[in-house]
Amino acid sequence: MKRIQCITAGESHGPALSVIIHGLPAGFRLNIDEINHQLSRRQKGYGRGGRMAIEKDQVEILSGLRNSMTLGSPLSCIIRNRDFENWKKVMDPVQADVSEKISIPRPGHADYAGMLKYKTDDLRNILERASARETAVRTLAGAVCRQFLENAGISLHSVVTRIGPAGVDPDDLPPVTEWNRAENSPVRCPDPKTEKRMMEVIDTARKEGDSLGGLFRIAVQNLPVGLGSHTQWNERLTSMIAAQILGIPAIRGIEFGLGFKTAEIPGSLVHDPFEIKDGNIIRSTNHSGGIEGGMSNGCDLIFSAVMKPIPTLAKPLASVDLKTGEKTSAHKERTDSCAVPAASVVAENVTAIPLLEAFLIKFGGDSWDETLKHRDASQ
Ligand SMILES: Cc1cc2nc3c(=O)[nH]c(=O)nc-3n(C[C@H](O)[C@H](O)[C@H](O)COP(=O)(O)O)c2cc1C
Ligand SMILES: C=C(O[C@@H]1CC(C(=O)O)=C[C@@H](OP(=O)(O)O)[C@H]1O)C(=O)O
Repeated sequence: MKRIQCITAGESHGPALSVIIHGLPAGFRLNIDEINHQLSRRQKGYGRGGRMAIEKDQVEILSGLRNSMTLGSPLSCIIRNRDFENWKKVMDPVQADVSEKISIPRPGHADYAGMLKYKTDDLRNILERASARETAVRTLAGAVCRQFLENAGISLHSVVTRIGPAGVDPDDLPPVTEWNRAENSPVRCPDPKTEKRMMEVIDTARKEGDSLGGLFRIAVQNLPVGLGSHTQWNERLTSMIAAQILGIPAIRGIEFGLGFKTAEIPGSLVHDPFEIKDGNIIRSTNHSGGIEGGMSNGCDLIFSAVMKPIPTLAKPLASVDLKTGEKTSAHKERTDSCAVPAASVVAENVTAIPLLEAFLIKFGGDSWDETLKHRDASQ
């Protein structure tokens, strides 16, 4: 069974981030500008800190591509960290100055557990890789997989539905076909009133040295029926997608369709009845979010995820210096106050990785033409 393997590497302030994607079909023309467009969407968003003004993420492809066509061999790519120039002294992979150690863990970050687990007295050794900077190359991998899906007529969309106390009820969201309104919104919210409120609550949090999390919603349209499988737990489309989404730092939960609300409502109001219209079987509702039994069922794939507030606080929480054992305030570096809009773009793109994988598992093929022929033959 063909699977897509995707492995990333890179420290946040090291020379570069890298990703290897293996399992892509041969003979597909990749659009490099389109990859860079997705990388630039991820860098935007109200509430980000100073780092995004330094970086201008651009993909460099090292292998797996010839004259823009995929070869079927591993696609390896890098994104250089412009900020490395400012951190070379402490982050050079061969000759860094490691004399100044950081020993005060930030509650909510990887610092404390990472230091104990990897037996280091310098939490820079943990925070550099725990940083969500990694999501730049995972977005890159998603942007590559997404191009195959779009070529097959499948489209991916995202909107932010809540930031801290400011939220829009999912029932009040415009239809997915109108979600592109959110592209012009600094918080990626399609509702102007909620957008204004979201920006206000981010401003307040920032002023108070605090941070905010929130919710975003992803929609995928035009998926063929039968991606994923009920026959094995890790082939369920739900589990394949959840693994990618929960792999985004600070994401604490995912719900498909009506999600956690289904706990409160009887089955008669949860499940989507079948109907016949003009000879076709249709659903009048899509509470399942487009997946039943771990398989896409022909409705839009809809899910939401929750992001916790950013752990590094300008007004730091209480912590303990692990070197001296004394009470103090958590380590503080430049930080975002809210990154929910960025996380929604990451999620939108990385969703393409398991979806392309499920597409290739179902239709097979070593070249993209062959995959599409198999798809057409199965319809
Ligand atoms: C796009 C994005 C940007 C983030 N920016 C920051 C940041 O500036 N400061 C910070 O402390 N955490 C930031 N985070 C969250 C941390 O990376 C994350 O909370 C940390 O790695 C601990 O992992 P966990 O929250 O999954 O437990 C960001 C997350 C995402 C997705
Ligand atoms: C670099 C990115 O996000 C970073 C994620 C992050 C963290 O701790 O997760 C901390 C911040 O890094 P820095 O200390 O360099 O400002 C964010 O800017 C990015 O999204 O590309």
